[in-house]
Parts: sequence; structure tokens; C-alpha cells
Amino acid sequence: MSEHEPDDRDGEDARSQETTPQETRAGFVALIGVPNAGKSTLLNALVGAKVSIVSRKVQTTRALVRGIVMEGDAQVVLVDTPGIFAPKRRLDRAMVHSAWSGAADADAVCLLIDARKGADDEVETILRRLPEVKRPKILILNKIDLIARERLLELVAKLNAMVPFEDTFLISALNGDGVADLRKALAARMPPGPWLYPEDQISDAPLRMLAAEITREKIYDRLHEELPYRSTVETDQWQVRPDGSVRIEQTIFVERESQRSIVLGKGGQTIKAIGQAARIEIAEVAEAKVHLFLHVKVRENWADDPARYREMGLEFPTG
Ligand SMILES: Nc1nc2c(ncn2[C@@H]2O[C@H](COP(=O)(O)OP(=O)(O)OP(=O)(O)O)[C@@H](O)[C@H]2O)c(=O)[nH]1
Repeated sequence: MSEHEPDDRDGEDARSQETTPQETRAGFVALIGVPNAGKSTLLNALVGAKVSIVSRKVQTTRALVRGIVMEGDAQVVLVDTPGIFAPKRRLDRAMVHSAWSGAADADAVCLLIDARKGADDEVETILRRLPEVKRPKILILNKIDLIARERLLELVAKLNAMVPFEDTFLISALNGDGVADLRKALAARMPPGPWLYPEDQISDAPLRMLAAEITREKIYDRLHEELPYRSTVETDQWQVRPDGSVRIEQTIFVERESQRSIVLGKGGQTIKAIGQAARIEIAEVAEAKVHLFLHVKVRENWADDPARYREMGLEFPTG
């Protein structure tokens, strides 16, 4: 275990101008935490802008991209694995398994804990299952501004005795203490590879992905028996018009022509219903009038095509 004390250095804009694709690194970090641990606050502090715009209540995805951090040559995609703890509703319970497998695919798994609360029952539920995830695990104790140092160190020792964390960070997401160090450490853990998102798309990436997720959810609502996990949705275009409305183009990828017919439905009825339901919900999160255009394309083995992961944001590469 190594410990990282917060320091006063702020995260200077380390974006390199000379970055070439060969030098870049990119990967996923799963952020786990019970409600109120400070996940949203930390996401915003790490990303440096307000990007965790919405917290979706419906949990139909394995992992939801919540923010993208640029640090030097590295791109860190922060994902949330909803429903990972204390599932209450039936739907939540069904999601727990896949939420854990989402964490299992990440390059690092961060457990965020409210240091003031320590290891309460909810946290213990997570700690018990965490060893199942065979990925590097990082402990982040948040809200250190609210707790005496002695108690903090006791807690660090206790938690590390329960789970072998590779790293422990002590932070205050609210005032920024320790956040720059955490950001650098996460960036350093990313494997070499091209960025998953083009730099100029980062600002609206969460919205684009959320919109894709919404459409995917509407497909799932209607067609889950016919198309179990056999489709993905990408947002190809997100264009804000002068009147403030947004023109969105999305492509639904399926694997076979027969699936395309199912998604379209008789006389295009199914896709129309999917589009209407998705448009209403996307307009709510985008806080704008939305014009939604859906295309259905057959692409065999889309699940093996790395380019698809970029816009998916919904599921990790399954290798
Ligand atoms: N004092 C202090 N308060 C914090 C810190 N981080 C977060 N908070 C507060 O804790 C509360 C919960 O923070 P959120 O970021 O909304 O927590 P969350 O984990 O995203 O919660 P959910 O959205 O329910 O999952 C808010 O009132 C934050 O202002 C911190 O470092 N110090």
C-alpha cells in the first residue's frame, strides 16, 4: 500500500500539444461508492467541469460513462457501475451481476468512501465482494476535511486489512485536496493505446452517450426478447441549431438483416415508437427541443470492432 497525502499543487493543464497517437494512453476507471459518498462531486473535480449532468435512475447498463479526464497523454474514462450495492428492486438485483462484470473489465476500480462514515453496512457489502474483481483496486477516502487525522489513519489501516488495495488516496472532493494527485495516478495506470474519444468531442460526450443509452433502453423496452444484447447505438451527430434545438443522428447497429427488420417493425412502426420515446427523454436531459433521426445498420461482429466502443459507453469491450 502506498499513501498519497493531498498537496497544494493544483492540476495544471498538462495537455500536451505534441501528442501523437503512438504516445497516447487510454482506459476505463470504474468508480464505486454508496450514495452520498461524494461520487458526483469527485467526478466533477476530476474532470474539471460539470459533466456528470444527470444521474439516471433506471439501471439497464453495465457501465455508464460519467466523465472523461485528460491528463497529459492519457485519457481516463470514468464509468459508474450502477446498482452495484444493496439492490432493492428486482430490476436492481438483476443488474448487480452485470454491474460487477463492468467493474471486472475496467483498468482500475476505485472505491470511494465517506471517511466520516467509515465502513458501515453498505460499504461492507461492497468490501466483501470487491476481492472478486480481479482488477487493480484503489481506495479513496473522501471528505477528509471533516475528520480528524488520527481516525483517518485508523480507517486506512482497517480498510486495507480487509481488501488489498494497491493505492490509497485521501481527498476532499469538495475543496479539491488530493484530487490532482489522484488524477495523475489514474492517468499513469492507463494502458498505451489511442484515445477513446476525440479531444474536441469531450465536452458533449456524456450527453451523446447518454442519448445513445436512452435509445438503447427504448429498444430494450420493446424488443428485449427478440434482441437480447444484440444491438448497440451510437450518436453520430449532435448539432445545436441557431434556435437552440438539437439535431441528433443515431445509428443502431445490429448483427443480422433479420434483426434489422425486427427493429424497423411493420411499416417502420417499431423504430418510430422507439424514436418517439427516446426523443422525449433525450429532450429532457438535453434541456432542449430535439430532432432525432435513427438509422439501422447491419454490421456483423460489431461487438469485436474496437471503433464501436468509442460511442458505446455502455458496455466495456468484452475481449
Ligand atoms: N465536506 C465535504 N462534503 C463533501 C465532499 N464531497 C462531497 N461532499 C458532499 O456530500 C454530499 C454528497 O455528495 P455527492 O457528490 O452528491 O454524492 P454522490 O456519491 O454522488 O451521491 P449519489 O448521487 O446519491 O450517488 C454533497 O452534499 C456534497 O457536497 C467533501 O470532500 N467534503
